[in-house]
Amino acid sequence: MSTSSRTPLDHIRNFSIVAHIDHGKSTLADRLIQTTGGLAEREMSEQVLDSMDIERERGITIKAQTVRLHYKAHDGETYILNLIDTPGHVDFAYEVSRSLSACEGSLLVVDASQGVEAQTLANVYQAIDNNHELVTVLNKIDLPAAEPDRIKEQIEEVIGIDASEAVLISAKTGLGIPDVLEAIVQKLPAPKSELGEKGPLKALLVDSWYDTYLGVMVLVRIIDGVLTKGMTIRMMGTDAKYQVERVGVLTPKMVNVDSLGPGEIGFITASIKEVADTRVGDTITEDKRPTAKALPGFKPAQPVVFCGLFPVDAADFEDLRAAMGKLRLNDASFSFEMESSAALGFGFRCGFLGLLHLEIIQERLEREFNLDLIATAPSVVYHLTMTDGTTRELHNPADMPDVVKIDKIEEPWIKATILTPDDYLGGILKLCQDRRGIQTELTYVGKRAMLTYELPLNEVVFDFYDRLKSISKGYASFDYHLHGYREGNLVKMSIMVNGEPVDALSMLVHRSAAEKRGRDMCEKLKDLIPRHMFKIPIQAAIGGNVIARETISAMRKDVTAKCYGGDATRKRKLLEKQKEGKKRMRQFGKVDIPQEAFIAALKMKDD
Ligand SMILES: Nc1nc2c(ncn2[C@@H]2O[C@H](COP(=O)(O)OP(=O)(O)OP(=O)(O)O)[C@@H](O)[C@H]2O)c(=O)[nH]1
Repeated sequence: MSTSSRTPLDHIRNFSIVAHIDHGKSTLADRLIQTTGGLAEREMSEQVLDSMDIERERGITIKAQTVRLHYKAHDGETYILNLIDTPGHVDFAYEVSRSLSACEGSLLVVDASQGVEAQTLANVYQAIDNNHELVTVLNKIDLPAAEPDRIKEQIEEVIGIDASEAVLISAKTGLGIPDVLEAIVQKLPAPKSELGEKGPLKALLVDSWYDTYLGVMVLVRIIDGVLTKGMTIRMMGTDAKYQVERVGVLTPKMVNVDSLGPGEIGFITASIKEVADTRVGDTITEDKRPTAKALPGFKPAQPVVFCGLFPVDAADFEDLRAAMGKLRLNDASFSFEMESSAALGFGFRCGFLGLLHLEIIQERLEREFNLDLIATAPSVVYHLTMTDGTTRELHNPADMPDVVKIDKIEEPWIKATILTPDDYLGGILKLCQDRRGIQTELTYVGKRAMLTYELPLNEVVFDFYDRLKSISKGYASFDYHLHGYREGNLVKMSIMVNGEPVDALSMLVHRSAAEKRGRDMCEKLKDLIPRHMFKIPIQAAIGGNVIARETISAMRKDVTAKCYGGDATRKRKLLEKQKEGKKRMRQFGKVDIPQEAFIAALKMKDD
């Protein structure tokens, strides 16, 4: 495709799709690609979808959803529609906001049988913050449970936007898709460029990913000027220079072009070694004729949650390192560094953008790389002010300095939005209250309650989300964003098994909750750790003070033969291990603790 005659700005529309999970964003995107591709070149559509399937198998669908579509509108003109995909989850809020700032409008997709959910709200407000015009789309109207009129009212009431002209569609059957395309052209604004093609290059780094064949690919949105092949560019945030090797667009197949001009979205490659060298939100300019001012709002992604990941089998350490390196190739926001733990041996301290991010990485390591892992309690990043006035960040409770040297500890707080059917409100209020939450709002959306709470992230990282889902039988939806740091009365609680501290179980807790948490933990460990040939005391302590204690009594001789894990029968244990494969056990001093004990011990009780 040639770009020698540049598409005028008023024939371009850049948009994203905002929706709650499962409301049909991917299905709609596929339909838009299929409909427009199919119209232009019939036989190409199959290939397009095929190439996407391969990408899907490789697990890079996210990137493939950023596409350039050609659409012939009712006015007879052909428009370029650039669909920019946004990550669907709150953990990636900053990436979402950058993607949104690369476009002028959004399709707000709401499931016509479900209505507005917590993520709908969070995402739509972000779009509004980015000055987006919105086209409201009610999806799944093929479902008997669809109530488009009621949902329209709900959207007007809850979000406060006009939904009278909402487009009714079924992404599944294809119904209404042409109306969506027409609405994009009619209702969403064209991009603007102050300095136009002649200005110095100013482009937004929207996203980057690693392609096996092409290396690091960078998705850009041109604001001013022209980005051409062979040009030497500069990343203003990192001050790194690169020569552009390839310029292209995704249709969703990669198509090379000579250049990209104002308002356009495309990708470049430039011998960039790692995704980590590219920062989402950075400004790209031409090295020899730079733009006067970088785009506002650039900030590198900051890990919010940390946890230690250790191989169950110490021999897997190098494999774990290699696997993490591979994942990081495509995910610059995941960080890891080597850590050694007295109890768990060698492993890595890892940083994540949030809980879901942590779960995704952990699951991928276990599933795709076939690793057995022990994860320590997730910890948030605390800000410590020392008595000498210096400040430092604490990522690992095990590294907590001596309390007499600490002046104050600050912890991150979040602002959470929860939408729930009325029936479960009581249970959810109690959950939030138990987790030190401060209620800021309670309103009704039809029969559903909308709650906003301020909560310490420390209380959410354990199993808040699981608890919320179980209390509401899966009906409540939840969304959050970071809301700053506040001082807290926090103490480090250590757990000792048979007199040995188990560093992987130490945690910072609020003083008011310490005793209960300590007691729960000891009780749980008592049930989870198998009996040994001797008595095992389990203690929770703050500093030198034991705040809770349980004892596992010694096992009686006659049952030894049936029991797993007695230390007197090492040889047999080894044989068993070989026979049954890797048992997830860890030895602490003389005591074996099964891995399930770690996970289970970290889940809290709320009753
Ligand atoms: N009946 C019906 N089902 C639909 C329609 N659109 C999507 N679905 C189904 O709804 C489910 C979720 O659709 P997706 O497109 O994966 O939703 P999404 O919002 O992209 O979800 P994530 O990718 O998980 O964020 C899938 O099982 C789809 O087949 C529709 O118009 N009608």
